Amino acid sequence: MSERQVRLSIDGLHKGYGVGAARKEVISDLTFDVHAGEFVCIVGPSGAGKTTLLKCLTGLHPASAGAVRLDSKVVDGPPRQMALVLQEYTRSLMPWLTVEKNVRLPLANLKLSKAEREQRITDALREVGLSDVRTSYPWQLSGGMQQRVAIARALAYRPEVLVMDEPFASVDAQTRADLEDLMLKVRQDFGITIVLVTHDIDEAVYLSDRVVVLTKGPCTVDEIIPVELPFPRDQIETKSDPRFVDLRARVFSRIKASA
Ligand SMILES: Nc1ncnc2c1ncn2[C@@H]1O[C@H](COP(=O)(O)OP(=O)(O)OP(=O)(O)O)[C@@H](O)[C@H]1O
Repeated sequence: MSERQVRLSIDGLHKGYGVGAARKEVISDLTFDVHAGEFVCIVGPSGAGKTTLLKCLTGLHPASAGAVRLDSKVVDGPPRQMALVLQEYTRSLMPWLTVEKNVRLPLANLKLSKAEREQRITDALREVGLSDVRTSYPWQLSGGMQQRVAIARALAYRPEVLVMDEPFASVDAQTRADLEDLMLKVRQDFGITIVLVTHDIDEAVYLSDRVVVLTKGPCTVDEIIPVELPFPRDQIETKSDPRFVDLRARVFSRIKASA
């Protein structure tokens, strides 16, 4: 993994909503880099501006000042090389389409042969462990399985950067742990860069190469904490490692201090 190559750079980013007296600054002079193949989790106090930051990263919202760059190119609209997975899978999947048709949907925008398109769908569904439910509808699946469909759809697009906003907040604890392990496997298998926003400090430390802690709004970077825990990680072993416990306490105290 070429860890030092910068894939995504957030440089002096400012973002506000509204105009005049009603204007509200949400992000203030925020700067950090994400390296190619890195897994970065973003945490911060509630309402800090995390979702707003992801919208700027993915080109859904323009920056008020500063810039987001993907491979040195300014992001001024949703880049082809990025995919986004949201918390609310029930709203992002099309209930009237089967699993495979949901995964196929974004591929319509790419110039692919039929064989390549079908191969991508097969590979993505295999990666997330859903090969045997291709012809099911999302509403026939559990919440965790539906989120796997959303992840497969993003993977079939073959993004360089996968951006995830609270992706596991709506599932039970065991499913959440399984999905966390799935994301570590996806990063290893595909070598993609992953930026994930979470409220769950254990999740942030468990998944990350580095945790970016934001201050309360208008947010900026409070601290970037490297997570030097070995891979492969394990839900029981890693989370009982004294270094994990120290890191969790450090992240928690930073969020508490700035809330
Ligand atoms: N489209 C919008 N127009 C105006 N204000 C907005 C808009 N989107 C978000 N905000 C405001 O920006 C601030 C930050 O919101 P944002 O959702 O980015 O924070 P967050 O850290 O993701 O929140 P949470 O921790 O609750 O998920 C909030 O005060 C919110 O009300």
